[in-house]
Amino acid sequence: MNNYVKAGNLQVSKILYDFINLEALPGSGVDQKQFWADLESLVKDLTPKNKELLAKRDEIQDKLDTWHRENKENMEFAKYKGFLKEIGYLEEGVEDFQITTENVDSEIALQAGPQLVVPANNARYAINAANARWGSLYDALYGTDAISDEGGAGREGSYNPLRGEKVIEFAREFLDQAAALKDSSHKEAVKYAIVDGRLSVTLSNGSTTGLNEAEKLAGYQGHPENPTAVLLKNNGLHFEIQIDSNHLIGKTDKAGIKDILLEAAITTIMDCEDSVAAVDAEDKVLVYRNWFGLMKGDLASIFQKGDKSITRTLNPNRTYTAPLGGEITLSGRSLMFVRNVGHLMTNNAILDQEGHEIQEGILDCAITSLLAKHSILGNGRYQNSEKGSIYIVKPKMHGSEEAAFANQLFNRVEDMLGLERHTIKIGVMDEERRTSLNLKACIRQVKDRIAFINTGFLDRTGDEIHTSMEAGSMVRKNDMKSTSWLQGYEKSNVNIGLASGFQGRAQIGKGMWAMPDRMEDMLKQKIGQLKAGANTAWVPSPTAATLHALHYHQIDVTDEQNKLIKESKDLQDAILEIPLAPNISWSKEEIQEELENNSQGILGYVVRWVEQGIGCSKVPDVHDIGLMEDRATLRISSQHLANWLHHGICTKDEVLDTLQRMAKVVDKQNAGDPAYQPMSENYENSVAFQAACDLVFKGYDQPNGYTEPILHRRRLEAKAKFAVKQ
Ligand SMILES: CC(=O)SCCNC(=O)CCNC(=O)[C@H](O)C(C)(C)COP(=O)(O)OP(=O)(O)OC[C@H]1O[C@@H](n2cnc3c(N)ncnc32)[C@H](O)[C@@H]1OP(=O)(O)O
Ligand SMILES: O=CC(=O)O
Ligand SMILES: [Mg+2]
Repeated sequence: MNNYVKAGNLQVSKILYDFINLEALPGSGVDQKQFWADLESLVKDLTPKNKELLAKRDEIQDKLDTWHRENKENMEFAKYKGFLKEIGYLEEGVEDFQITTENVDSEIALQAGPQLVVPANNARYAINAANARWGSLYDALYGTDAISDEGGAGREGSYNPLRGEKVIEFAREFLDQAAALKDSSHKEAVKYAIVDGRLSVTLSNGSTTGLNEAEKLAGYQGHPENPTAVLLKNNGLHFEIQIDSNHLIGKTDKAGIKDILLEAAITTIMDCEDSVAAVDAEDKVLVYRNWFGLMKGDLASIFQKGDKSITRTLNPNRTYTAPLGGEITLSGRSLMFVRNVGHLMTNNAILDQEGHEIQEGILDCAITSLLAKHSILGNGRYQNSEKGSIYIVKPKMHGSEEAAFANQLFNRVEDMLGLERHTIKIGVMDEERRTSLNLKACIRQVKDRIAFINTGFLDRTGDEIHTSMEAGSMVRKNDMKSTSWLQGYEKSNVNIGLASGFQGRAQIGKGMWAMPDRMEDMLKQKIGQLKAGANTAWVPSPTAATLHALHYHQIDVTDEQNKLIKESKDLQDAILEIPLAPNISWSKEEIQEELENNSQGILGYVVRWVEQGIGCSKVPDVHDIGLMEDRATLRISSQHLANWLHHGICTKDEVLDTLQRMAKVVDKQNAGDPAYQPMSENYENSVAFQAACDLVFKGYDQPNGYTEPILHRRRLEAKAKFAVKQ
């Protein structure tokens, strides 16, 4: 239970109050009394507008539902579009403009590369993510299906030399691609040295050669004649050939190479939103304290791995000798964004004058910015942004009025924290239909502080289903990928970003690879996001970041973007195409498969969220492929089931029966977890099972199909139940 303290007219949970007063404010240059007074004014001034924006979302949804009910039988596209304009869903056109964001770090403005996302409440993972700026290519290849098991090259056992050979071959091919040698191949290299500021490579036939493009040599470590590391740079990304002929792997390699270290997660999003379960002050303080540690550079995590106790801290910078002498330093850590929650939720960490929970998005912005200010002031071991900026990702905004509101919030927070205007940069998630359709207008509202747009296609798919719930039955979940709206949306996002001058100033990002164990497939497919013009794209793990980095060596995204600038066209009509199943001809088996797949994903995710407070999980689907599940994927699955129920594709009994059977499957999958409470022992009594039922059976009524209200309520219930049991 929260224990509240008065701060002016606010009631602040004691745990948060103490954290702010004793840890966050000291050294920030912000006076304690003033801070609480300013926070109270911020809440008082901005809450009415926030609520009004939420009410507008509901009004629009009601109008859409009514329109579809009335026009379902003969839907005319021109009439539909006219109606959307009339209700302000499609906003007025916007004159061309260019974004003017200043002080954007080169990792965002100039370097194309992977973007890692990590739940901010998990210190062990969050530190790992920050350190994933650099990743071992050998480990990423050896440890995943990126290298096939064929020919006796399996992963079992301690070290399989056959697999090792395959890894080395792959890595040599990478070197040939990213730093080609004149008239030869790295496969022939037996020695690397630095001679007169250039790379000199001795080949197996005794001759020497150098790089095709000498300027790709960026530095080295060790003695120039016998370097321990050779630093190269291609398409703006660094990588290191690490040499040690005494090392277990190095001694099997004719040039003594023990690894290739890749610059990988150039940027990382520390997520306070869809991958975390934070429902009260205790949870929020954990999230905030980790972010604070990351900003000051002193976050540490001590944990047991196998029989080893590990203390994980942030990596230092990397130093090298420049080719012609002198020292160069590269950051050892990813540049960090923090994802705040959207405009929807409230949190009981602080209550306002009337005793109402305050808007969580307002709280997040004020606190995460205050904590990041310490990094700007140089209060810690490392500085996150060389340019003195704070990077906040704002999710789930609907249309330009909501973007304007975020801008107003950021202005106010800058003022209360004594930060210069536009210190706080914004990353706008393009993940709601009303934002995709009015993206240019949204960007214009934040044009002086925008640092990224990103197609969050998972939430966006959930919103697609919910928005047009009354229009009819949606295609199967896996068929969404090939729908017109999704392709139009992805292209339009890039077009609008490029037309608004994002090149050289801000990221145009693309969405998550949600199959963390399918690295072979990722290597084949995720390159498509670069070809589509994205200079960053989301990955779920450091290993995926390392492998995805290979794509940026193969493709110069600026060239791709330059081609796209010329082809740009208006895709609004494609985005408006509703993904309705053209004719309902699914077999009973197909329907059942869809129900089972959705139910398994929902239950596998929700049970850990509600009962263990884990906001992101790898959950096996019906084909036993581990899928990254977060609140956005939950939104899709629950809305999809709600849509099929609403249109009679399945009955409530069928869905309930499926949920119950899948609960048994999920219980089995979790049997090894001592903290796990089986759902199937008593469905009525299982808070997680009931939460899953609510998400589906009350899915139609959830605001924009969001899962947060039900998850928060049920998590609070489970916490209370657990506390009583104890
Ligand atoms: C739609 C959206 O909003 S997407 C954005 C939200 N999604 C995310 O943030 C996804 C982040 N990813 C994750 O949380 C995890 O990778 C999961 C839940 C998908 C899988 O986690 P697990 O089942 O624990 O993965 P697995 O066992 O394969 O790997 C664990 C190891 O990888 C590391 N790891 C996994 N994911 C991450 C990550 N995102 N960042 C840093 N390290 C990570 C862990 O630190 C751990 O290594 P350690 O033992 O040395 O600490
Ligand atoms: O936040 C990302 C998404 O796909 O949703
Ligand atoms: Mg999202």
